[in-house]
Amino acid sequence: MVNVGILGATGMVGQRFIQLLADHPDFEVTALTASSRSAGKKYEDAVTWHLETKIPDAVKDTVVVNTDPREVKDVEIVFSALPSQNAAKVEPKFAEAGMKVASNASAMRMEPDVPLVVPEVNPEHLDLIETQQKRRGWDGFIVTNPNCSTIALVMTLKPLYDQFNIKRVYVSTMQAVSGAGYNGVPSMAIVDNLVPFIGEEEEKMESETLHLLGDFDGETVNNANFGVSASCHRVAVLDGHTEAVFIEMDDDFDLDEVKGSLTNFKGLPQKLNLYSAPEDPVVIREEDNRPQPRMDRMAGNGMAVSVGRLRRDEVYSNSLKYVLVGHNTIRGAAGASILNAELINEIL
Ligand SMILES: NC(=O)C1=CN([C@@H]2O[C@H](COP(=O)(O)OP(=O)(O)OC[C@H]3O[C@@H](n4cnc5c(N)ncnc54)[C@H](OP(=O)(O)O)[C@@H]3O)[C@@H](O)[C@H]2O)C=CC1
Ligand SMILES: N[C@@H](CC(=O)OP(=O)(O)O)C(=O)O
Repeated sequence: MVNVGILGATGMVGQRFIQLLADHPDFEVTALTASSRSAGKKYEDAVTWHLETKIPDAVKDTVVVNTDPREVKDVEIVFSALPSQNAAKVEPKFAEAGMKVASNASAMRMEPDVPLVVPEVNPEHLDLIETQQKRRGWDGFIVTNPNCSTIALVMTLKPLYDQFNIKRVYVSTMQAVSGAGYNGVPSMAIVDNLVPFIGEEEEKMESETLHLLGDFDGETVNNANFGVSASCHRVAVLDGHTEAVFIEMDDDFDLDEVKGSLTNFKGLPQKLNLYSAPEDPVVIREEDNRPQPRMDRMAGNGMAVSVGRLRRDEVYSNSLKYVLVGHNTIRGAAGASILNAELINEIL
C-alpha cells in the first residue's frame, strides 16, 4: 500500500477524496490536512460531512494537521483539494519536500512544466515531470487535472480530434451547484433560477481544452489548433455538469463513424486496467431525453461521460451536435486526481 494524504480534506472535494479512497486497493489515507481552523481536531469533529455515505471509520479519528509538509509524515502522494490561492503557495512546498502532488486546484495547471493530464487523453504529457524536477530542483513533483467542465468536454473531443479535422467547437454548460462548494451559491440565488456566469470558467475551458489536446514535443506542449468558445451557467442541480456541444469539422463526415469513434474510445487507463478507470470512458445514450444529470452522472461509477442527442447539424455544413453529462466532483475533481495518481503509480 502507498501512504497518501489529502490536502483540504474537510472541503467538498476533500470529502470526495475520502469517500473514493476508502476501499482503494493501492492507496491508504494516512494524513489529512485543512486550515488552522480544523487542525488539531479529529476528522469527524472538524468536517461538516455532506455526502450520502458515512464518514469511513478509518479516518474518523484521524487528527487533522495544518497544510504544511513538515506536519505530513511518511506520505508518498498527496491529493490537493485546496482553494486555488492556497494551492499556489503550498503545493510547491510539498513537491520540494519530496512528495508527489496530484492536484485538483487550478493554480499550477497552466505552468509550462506542470503536466495537466486526463489519463485517457494525454498521458504522454506526464513526461514533463522530468523537466519540472530538473528545472525546480524538486525530488517530488506536481501533476494537475483540469477543470470539471473541461474534463468532460475533452474526453468526448479526444476520439474525434484523433479521427477528424475539428475546425471549431462551441460549448454551453449547465453546471451543478456542488462545483462552487457547499457555501458557493446561496439557495436564494439558485432555486427557481439560473445564474449565467461562473467566474473564469469560460477562459479555463477554452485554454485547458487546447492544452490537453496539444502535442508534447519532448520539452513543451504545443496547443491544438482549433477554436473553442464556451458559455458557462449555473443551474439548480446538485451534482453533474451538462454541456451542449456544437462542433464544426473541416470536411464532411459520416455520423456513424463519429458514433463509432466515441463508442470504441479507450485510453491507457483501460489498457492498464487501472482501479478507477471506467470500462467505457464515453457512454452513448440513444434515448431522446438523455443524458440527464440525475440519471447519468454515476455512469462508470461517476468516472464515465454520457453522450446523447448525437446528431448532424441540419443548419450548418460539416457540423454535429450532442449533449454530455459528467460527474463534476468525481470525474471532474477527486476521481480525476486519483486516476492520475494510479497512472503515475503504475508507469513511473
Ligand atoms: N477539478 C474541478 O473542476 C473542481 C475543482 N475544484 C477545486 O477543488 C478545490 C477545493 O474545492 P472545494 O472542496 O469546493 O472547497 P471547500 O471550500 O469546500 O474546501 C476547502 C478546503 O481547503 C481548506 N482550506 C481553506 N483555507 C485554507 C488555508 N488557508 N490553508 C489550508 N487549508 C485551507 C479547508 O479547510 P477548513 O475546513 O479548515 O476551512 C477545506 O478543507 C478548489 O481549488 C476548487 O476550485 C472543485 C470542484 C471541481
Ligand atoms: N468552477 C467549477 C469548479 C471548480 O472549482 O473549477 P476549477 O477547478 O477550475 O477551479 C464549477 O463551478 O463548477
